[in-house]
Order: sequence, then C-alpha cells, then structure tokens
Amino acid sequence: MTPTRDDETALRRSRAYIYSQERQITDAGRHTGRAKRWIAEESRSPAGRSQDNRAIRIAAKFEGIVAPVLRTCLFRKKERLVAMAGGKVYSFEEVAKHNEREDCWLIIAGKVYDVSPFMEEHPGGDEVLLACTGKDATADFIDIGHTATAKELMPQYCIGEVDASTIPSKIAYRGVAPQDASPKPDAASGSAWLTVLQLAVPLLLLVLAFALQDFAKSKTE
Ligand code: HEM
Repeated sequence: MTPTRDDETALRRSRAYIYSQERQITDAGRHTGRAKRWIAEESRSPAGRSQDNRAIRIAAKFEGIVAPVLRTCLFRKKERLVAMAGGKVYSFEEVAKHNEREDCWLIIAGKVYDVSPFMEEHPGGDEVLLACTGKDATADFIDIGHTATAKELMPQYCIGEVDASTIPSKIAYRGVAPQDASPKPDAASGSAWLTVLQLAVPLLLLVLAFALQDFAKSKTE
C-alpha cells in the first residue's frame, strides 16, 4: 500500500509529537541518571533500528513513568505503520522464534500480536502468554472468554498476519484430534468384552450362592 499525502502528514505529526514527548521525558528532572543514560544510548542506536521503533521501546521501558497518552500515541503510530506497510505477513516459523518474556509474539485468529510491552500488564499474567507462543493461540484466547475491553486492546499490538499455509496442522488445532476421538475397532471390541464380563461375573456369583444355599439346605434335611 503506498502511503497517501494524508498518511505522510499524519506520520510527520505523530513523529513530531513522539519526539517532543521524548524530550520532555529526558528533561524531566524526576528521572534517574540511569534512565537518562538509557535514553541517550537509544538515541545513538545503530542505523537499521528505525526511530519509530526506538520511541516504542522507550515507552515500553518506562512503563509506569511514561504518561499513558504517550504510550497510546506510540502504539497508534505503530499500528499505522503496520497498516501503511500493507500489513506484514509472517511465516509460522518466524513468529514462533519470538518466545521470550521480552520478545513475545502470539497468533490469534490469523493475526500476529507482539505482546512484549503487555506482558506485565496482562491481567492473566505473563506465563499464560508465554505458553501460547509457538502455536495458534486462538482457541486459548477464546476459551478464557476475554471481554470487549481485551479485544479493544488488541489492535495496538497487532504487527501483521500469519501465512496460514505455514501453520503446522498439529499445532493449529490443539486438543483431541478427530481420529483419536473416534473409537478404534480393536478398542471397541475390547470394551464390549469388558462389559460382558462385568455383567457375567456378578451373575455367576449369584447363581453359585443360590446353589450353595440349596446344597446346604438339602444336607440339613
Ligand atoms: C493480545 C492478546 C491478549 C490481550 C490483549 C489480553 C487481554 C486480557 C485482558 C484485558 C484481561 C482481563 C479480562 C478481560 O477484560 O477479558 C485478560 C485476562 C486473562 N487473559 Fe488475556 N489477553 C490476551 C491474550 C491471552 C491469551 C493468548 C491467553 C491464553 C490463555 C490469555 C489468558 C488470560 C487469562 C487466564 C486471563 C485471566 C482471566 C480471569 O482472571 O478470569 N490472554 N486478558
């Protein structure tokens, strides 16, 4: 998708806003020397790391310090970049590589979510999110019964789509596979025998008990 003039203007405005916020963060005397050093280091980040990603990483790092408005702006910005890139398509293998707390990608309903900045905030904890890497997490997400609030949060973490043809079928649909769920012929006949035995044994015992009782009666007469 080619960016339109409007897109470019919005991008420029957004970038200017991010950098003005960044300056405010750096200038705010309440930050420690370490925080300032970190921002300075990030500012000298090598070519290849885009300025937008740098701003996003700064926001993620200063979780709790950075004003929520800045974070919202940064993530909207990220979302916009993805949309402008035409929504990147990742292979399953590529997505599966991002399986750490600081770098966690999820596949939900065909979309790829980079939830790394959300790990600590996630009300269900970071462990569940980590456990959902390397697979199609759609069913897990739905099973929890996430509310509309959760769904509203999702777009800001969306970084593109997964190429569905690259998802291994075993991983895409976890749970009992249809062929496992259907009883196998051998297993079926085995369980039939078990049922017959379960009924026959108590009956045999009953008959034996009556026979013994009869025998004992006839002895006493
Ligand atoms: C981008 C992805 C996700 C977002 C934005 C998200 C967001 C949320 C939010 C906002 C809540 C609070 C309850 C609600 O409003 O629904 C929540 C709870 C929870 N989430 Fe997620 N979630 C995501 C993915 C997942 C995944 C893949 C799992 C895997 C099982 C998961 C497991 C849970 C659990 C266990 C809870 C706690 C439910 C409870 O306490 O009743 N979440 N999530």
